[in-house]
Amino acid sequence: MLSRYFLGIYPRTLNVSSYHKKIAKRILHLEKKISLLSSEEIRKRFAEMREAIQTGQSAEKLLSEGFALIREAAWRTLKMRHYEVQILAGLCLFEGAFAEMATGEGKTLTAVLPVSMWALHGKGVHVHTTNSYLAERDFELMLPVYEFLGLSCGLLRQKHTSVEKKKNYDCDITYGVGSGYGFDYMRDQLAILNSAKPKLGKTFMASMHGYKQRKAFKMQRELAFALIDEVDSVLLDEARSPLVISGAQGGANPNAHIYQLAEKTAKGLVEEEDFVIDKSKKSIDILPCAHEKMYKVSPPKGLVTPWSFYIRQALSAQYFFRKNVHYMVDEGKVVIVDEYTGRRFAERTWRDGLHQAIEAKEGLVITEVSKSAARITRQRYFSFYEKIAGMTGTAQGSEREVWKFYHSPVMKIPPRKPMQRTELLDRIFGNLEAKWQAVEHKVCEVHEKQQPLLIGTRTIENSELLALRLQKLGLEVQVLNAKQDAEEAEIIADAGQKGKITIATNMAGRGTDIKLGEGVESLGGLFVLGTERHESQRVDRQLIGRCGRQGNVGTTQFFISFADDLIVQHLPKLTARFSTKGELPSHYIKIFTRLQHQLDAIHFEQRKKMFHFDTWVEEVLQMIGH
Ligand SMILES: Nc1ncnc2c1ncn2[C@@H]1O[C@H](COP(=O)(O)OP(=O)(O)OP(=O)(O)O)[C@@H](O)[C@H]1O
Repeated sequence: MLSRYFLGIYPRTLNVSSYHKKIAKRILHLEKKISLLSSEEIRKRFAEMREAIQTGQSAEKLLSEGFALIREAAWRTLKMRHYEVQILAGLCLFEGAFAEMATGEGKTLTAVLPVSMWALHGKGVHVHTTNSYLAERDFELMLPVYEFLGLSCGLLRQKHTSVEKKKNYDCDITYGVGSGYGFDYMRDQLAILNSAKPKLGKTFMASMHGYKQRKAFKMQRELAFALIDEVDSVLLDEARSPLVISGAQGGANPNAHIYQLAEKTAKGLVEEEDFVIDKSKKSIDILPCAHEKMYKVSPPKGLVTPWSFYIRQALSAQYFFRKNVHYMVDEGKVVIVDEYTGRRFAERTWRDGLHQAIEAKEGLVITEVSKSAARITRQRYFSFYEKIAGMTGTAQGSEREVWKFYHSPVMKIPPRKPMQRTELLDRIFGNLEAKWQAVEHKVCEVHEKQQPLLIGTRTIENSELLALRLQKLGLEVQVLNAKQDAEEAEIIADAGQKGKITIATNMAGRGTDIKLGEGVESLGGLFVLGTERHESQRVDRQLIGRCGRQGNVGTTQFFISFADDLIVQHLPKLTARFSTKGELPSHYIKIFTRLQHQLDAIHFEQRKKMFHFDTWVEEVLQMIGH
């Protein structure tokens, strides 16, 4: 099977093999025998397996029995027994494949199978999730199974000290946010580097002696196994930017006045007359005729960075970065909002003075520019693991990339029950007002029969705008965006109840399990209404995947317009052309899908370049002996 890959032939997605099906049947068959064992006997047998694997027996040989024991443990603790398709997915994951399981098929429970089996090696297993809400939820849900089997399991929290983190890393299994593992890896590397620094005032030999005795404090052990949930988000969407650790930062910036002056000067410049902008490339060209206006203000003397650079950043802050879209202001600070997940990017800042330019635009205290102390791409970080596997509902179209960077095949896992979701054709409008009016109309129509609605918006701004419009119509709505992240669990728990209207940014995308309330199934299940298409089709599919889970009924429909950000940014001519039009025929959707494909290809190129650059830097450092 894999030889096809080596020959350079990339099949779209592989189906599970008859070999996998045979083992799955054997595991199902073992249920009868294992259900007769007492809990103590199960634990004992699992401990014997641990001993056997750690003394050299191959885990593959114990796979069927191991999976059957884990399955029984899940049943006794959670009253959930892995279905056959979940066992198949577990087998693929155990081998290090990427499993594509439709949204709602139960990836959280499936993960327990390969994770527990890997944990028997005693080297530590890292479970990567896309955000802290899911890390905590999955950890709490699955902890009883691990405890039942005698495995230790820890959760990494952002506020943990390095000692607390180490304790969790020393567990058999560790749950945490994907990027957190990469940051901790870099922190460990910095600690090793710092401990190797000769101390001032000592002779070189004396300080090296000190170094030998002073072993660096490392949080992580050797990287062994990683299971990545929502693998396409981590390895594809987020992988476009490297993980960067900033040096000491946080104080007030002594050069604040420069950013404030640049902001004021930039405001005096006129688009097309003094500068031209390219929204799709996010670039700004300052024209020579702007020179006089730029220097009229007499910029501060002795600047290391050219004055025009500050002006360009101030213009970028004004034209490309919008409050409640790209960032929000919280307690006097600019907080970046992740466009893929709709969540806060805590502790992260934009580089090269852009963050300060945005602070100046918002009239906030200007913070110090952070200097990067360490940097790594996700692709490189994952290459340090002995084995990685991943799960997602939306890997389609990325098989080639997954193979290129991670040498893992994508395996398609069939759904347990036939899909019962109805996906209605998109409704397309020329301008925003026409779109919002149609959305209001549809919401009223669906709400009238008490069917619960989940309305997806791309930005915080739009979630608030729509909430206001619906409230004016006398409808009660609940909003979930980065501003309400503390109440997330309650909002989601409520969203599937009769008559509920929930407006959410991408936060209610990946991983969110909306349980249907009583009587909702007969009303048609959850109605998911999208109000914009995202740059990546995979993000759209994640929103769609909030309904029609586990064979439930559900309906989805998108209401989009030529004035949506996606088109304004990349095809602005079309925005102008259709601005006076109301509803358009549905075949116009081709324009949107073609654009999404093109953007996917561009993003792939960006990731490839970044990966090659990273590899090149590493090679140079090795050559010069670092
Ligand atoms: N074997 C099982 N028995 C009973 N219920 C199950 C089983 N597996 C999963 N479920 C239920 O199915 C629902 C969906 O599970 P889960 O949220 O893990 O799906 P998912 O595949 O991760 O979805 P998404 O792709 O949206 O992240 C949950 O309510 C879960 O409790």
